[in-house]
Amino acid sequence: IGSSSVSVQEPFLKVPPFLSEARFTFKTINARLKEKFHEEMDNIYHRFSSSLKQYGAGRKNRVGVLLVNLGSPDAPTRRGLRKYLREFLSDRRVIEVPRLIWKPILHGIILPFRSPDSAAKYRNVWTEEGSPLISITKRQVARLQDIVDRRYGTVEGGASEGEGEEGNESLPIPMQRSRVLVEWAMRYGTPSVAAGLRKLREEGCRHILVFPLYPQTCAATTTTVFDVVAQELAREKKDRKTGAESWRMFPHLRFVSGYGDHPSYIKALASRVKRHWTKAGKRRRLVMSFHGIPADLIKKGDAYACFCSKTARLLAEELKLGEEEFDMVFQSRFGSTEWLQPYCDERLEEIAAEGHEEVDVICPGFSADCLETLDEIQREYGELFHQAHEKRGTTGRLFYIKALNDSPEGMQMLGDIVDENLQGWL
Ligand SMILES: C=CC1=C(C)c2cc3[nH]c(cc4nc(cc5[nH]c(cc1n2)c(C)c5CCC(=O)O)C(CCC(=O)O)=C4C)c(C)c3C=C
Ligand SMILES: [Fe+2]
Repeated sequence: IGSSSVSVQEPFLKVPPFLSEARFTFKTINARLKEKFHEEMDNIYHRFSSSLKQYGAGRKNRVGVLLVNLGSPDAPTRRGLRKYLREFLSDRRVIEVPRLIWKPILHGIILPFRSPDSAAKYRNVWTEEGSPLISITKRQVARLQDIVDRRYGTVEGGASEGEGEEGNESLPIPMQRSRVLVEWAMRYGTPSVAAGLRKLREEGCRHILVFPLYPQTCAATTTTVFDVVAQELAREKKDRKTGAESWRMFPHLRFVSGYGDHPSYIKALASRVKRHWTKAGKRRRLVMSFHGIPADLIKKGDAYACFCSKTARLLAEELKLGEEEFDMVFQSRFGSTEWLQPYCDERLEEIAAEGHEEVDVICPGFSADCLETLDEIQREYGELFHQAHEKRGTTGRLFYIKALNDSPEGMQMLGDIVDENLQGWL
């Protein structure tokens, strides 16, 4: 087919030139109007909505992940402990005793007498970076940020001023920001959950995943984190201390409520144990110790003990341990009421009496090493086991297997759970 045979088809209905021009003009006016409208809206927003800055206006939508753990005192001192214990033990999710009875006990007995004792215990584990729980959480956040950056990349958003080339200092430079931003907060002490949520809001995170780092859910762990999330989001007035606006624009919100039976968690724990066995040899007994809660809370409907049993059973299965090769026990008793049993210290004494000279202990209820694992289990119960043997004229040794902390297997697990919970958001 030669080019000469190609003819341009005339339209059946020809638009008269004045109409086509009018259409062009209309289109232009329309576009201009739209542009003007958006400009105006921007102006209106900027002029009248002081809260817009909070939502990261003008930046691409980002996803925030807030890792939350229990929290530590600011310093291992009597004063530091008083402040920390007052906040912690005033939480109705932790102490379910009527306020009228509890307040005089807390202020008259617990705070004056427990604070110096607890401060001494904290000093045993305190490091140059502060409390182990806090420093490990910070490392977990940094590593998780690397993981999500590799998986989800960055977005261009906001601009930094004055960092341009020489002579161009005032030119704004577009900044690359993580698409998924990881922040951290502590349920008691600092930084608070409210501060963490506000930080994510200011960074333009319209989607927020709250991830309490408690493998087993109960009122005193995950539920109380939800309480403070809800309190912050439901706040109707400006925060008096910081001036933070209320949450008029509600974020898309997700919440991890325990992960003690998650396959990645069980795998991570098992690999931690196996690594310990390869390095230090395998003992005939593995004790799995969980933080206890008052026994009567189970009657109130808290399924915490069942969640602990499930973690223990799944870990034993993964490690192919028989019934007689592992124990599930509870530690960190507080007060004089009955807590979940068997108690860790009593069981360790029995194990010594049964003739086991060495024992491995892991704490699958703690995502990071802290006072309860390093001081109570490793130091105090290490000595207790040793002394229980000494009384019998034998030598005993307790091997504490560290928490997952920011280990590669631990971080892989956190990454997997975050991934699962961000489905559909990215
Ligand atoms: C892992 C889950 C936890 C549960 C369940 C829990 C319940 C609970 N705890 C107390 C009292 C205290 N706990 C303390 C320390 C502490 N508790 C957890 C975790 C759980 N608590 C952690 C990770 C820590 C260590 C924090 C750190 O900074 O390293 C303390 C403070 C220390 C002390 O004085 O012993 C108290 C007190 C109660 C009453 C409770 C009830 C359900
Ligand atoms: Fe506790």
